[in-house]
Amino acid sequence: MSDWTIGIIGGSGLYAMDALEDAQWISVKSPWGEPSDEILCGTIGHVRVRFLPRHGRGHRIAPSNINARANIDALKRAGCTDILAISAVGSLSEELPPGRFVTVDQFIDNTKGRPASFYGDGFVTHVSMAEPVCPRLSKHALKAVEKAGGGCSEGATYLAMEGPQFSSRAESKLYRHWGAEVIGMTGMPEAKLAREAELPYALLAMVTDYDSWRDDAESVDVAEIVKQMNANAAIARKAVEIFCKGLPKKRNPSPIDQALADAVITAPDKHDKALVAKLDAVAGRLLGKG
Ligand SMILES: CSC[C@H]1O[C@H](OP(=O)(O)O)[C@H](O)[C@@H]1O
Ligand SMILES: Nc1ncnc2[nH]cnc12
Repeated sequence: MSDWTIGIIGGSGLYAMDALEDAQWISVKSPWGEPSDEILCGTIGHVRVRFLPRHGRGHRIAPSNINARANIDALKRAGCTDILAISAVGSLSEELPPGRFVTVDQFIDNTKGRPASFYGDGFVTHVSMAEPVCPRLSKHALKAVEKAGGGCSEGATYLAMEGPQFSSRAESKLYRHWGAEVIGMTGMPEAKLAREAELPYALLAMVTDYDSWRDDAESVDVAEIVKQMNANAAIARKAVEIFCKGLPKKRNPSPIDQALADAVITAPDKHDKALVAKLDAVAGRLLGKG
């Protein structure tokens, strides 16, 4: 085995992974509540893999109710060094037609009221989100999609909306004006929480529809999305396999492994002990528990 442990967060249409060897669903307890499901633990080539379906098997959990804190904490407890997340997205750009993949490199967080941080009173922490994804993982994911036979564009701004309803035509057009290129309901706060847990994170987006900004076209619906998701799922699965098998044996450190360095501002004598106890995994390196 190499020293990579890759967490795969499966989005809509991706609820299990056949490519894992010696695979076993394992329950991981988190002080942040219930993760979306058990974690499928196994290996692909020389890489340990921990697969978590974001909506749970059978797509039980609505986007607003995904416990992203528990999911990221559980993946960290399961030993993950890095996370590759997969998401179905609507396109806000003519250049990103349904069927295309794209690596997300920026986010606009328009979600409302989701718990978006592990930290707070008694352990106030401010990490940088200027560059929200890991470029090393993103580049590797793009190449893996191409090797799997898919078309993949490099870099898109992802608008995270609350949902569960799709956007109105006016909202869809507004998000385009904001510079967003794809839209989904789950990328945030997931990406923020991965950064707070010092986990390099990349988001591979699968374009399923054109959202609702094109005046002369039908508006988006779930049937269209599911059809496109099913058409893309095989490439996404193959890409994950190629992604893992193509990683170098040695994992060089990433600056994101130390994202919490200088991020905690609360004086040590003012730490909230109950909160610190819950941070044993996500801030384990900083707290000397890693
Ligand atoms: C099934 S359509 C809307 C649904 O699909 C996306 O999920 P995910 O990001 O987990 O692939 C979107 O964010 C919505 O949750
Ligand atoms: N158009 C869309 N809006 C929000 N989430 C989506 N997921 C897939 N397509 C979407």
